Amino acid sequence: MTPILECRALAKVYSGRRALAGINLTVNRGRIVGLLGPNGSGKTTMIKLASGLLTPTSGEILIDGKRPGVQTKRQVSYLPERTYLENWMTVDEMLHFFSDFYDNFNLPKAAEMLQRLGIQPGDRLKTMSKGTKEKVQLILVMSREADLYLLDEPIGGVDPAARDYILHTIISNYNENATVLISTHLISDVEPVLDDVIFINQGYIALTESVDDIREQQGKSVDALFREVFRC
Ligand SMILES: Nc1ncnc2c1ncn2[C@@H]1O[C@H](COP(=O)(O)OP(=O)(O)OP(=O)(O)O)[C@@H](O)[C@H]1O
Repeated sequence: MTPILECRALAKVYSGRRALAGINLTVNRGRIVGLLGPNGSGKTTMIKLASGLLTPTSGEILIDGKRPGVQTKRQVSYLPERTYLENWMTVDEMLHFFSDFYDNFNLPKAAEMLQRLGIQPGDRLKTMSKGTKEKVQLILVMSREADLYLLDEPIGGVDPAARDYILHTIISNYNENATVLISTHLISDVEPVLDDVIFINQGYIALTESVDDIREQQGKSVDALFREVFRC
């Protein structure tokens, strides 16, 4: 089966600064994958390339065997690092915006998850706390029936008690053939839901491994391994 995401000698250079240095990578279907690396290692760049917001300087990135474009936009659901939703919008308006924009948006599922978190249809984005805004956006993005979810720092502002709920209920509550790629610095929080990890450093892939193999073969948590590999 064609992998959901593949990078072949993928490089990205921003006006002389190399962000990705010709990486080769395969991400399979049905996995929750942590994209982990220090600041400036190339995580956001890779996610933007996969979502089609950026184009490679050389090499290629393929979604289900295709270059990012009109066809793959339907298959990919992307949560950017910074919001693109308008502050004046209410929850109800955002739900209808997504529903109009994406034919694979599951409105009843999104409405139910929002209700369970006590977020009301009339609440406006601008009156919400940072963590609540993140919850709303994550629910919207995860409520599309996509093949690949790209989540760039999805829970940085969410309090620790809500993080577990979000990880287990929202992120794990998706179509089991879909893949979720999560970029985060909150490694110990996300570790329980991850199947695989990709360590990235200065534009190079430092490691790709399943979480089970790291635990069994190295006898460590992903968080401990990350601290060891990237110690300053
Ligand atoms: N628009 C840009 N113009 C120039 N350089 C950029 C641009 N965006 C990113 N970079 C550089 O590319 C490199 C990779 O950045 P990127 O944002 O992909 O890293 P990251 O791993 O997501 O970092 P963080 O964990 O801090 O969010 C960094 O050196 C960064 O300074």
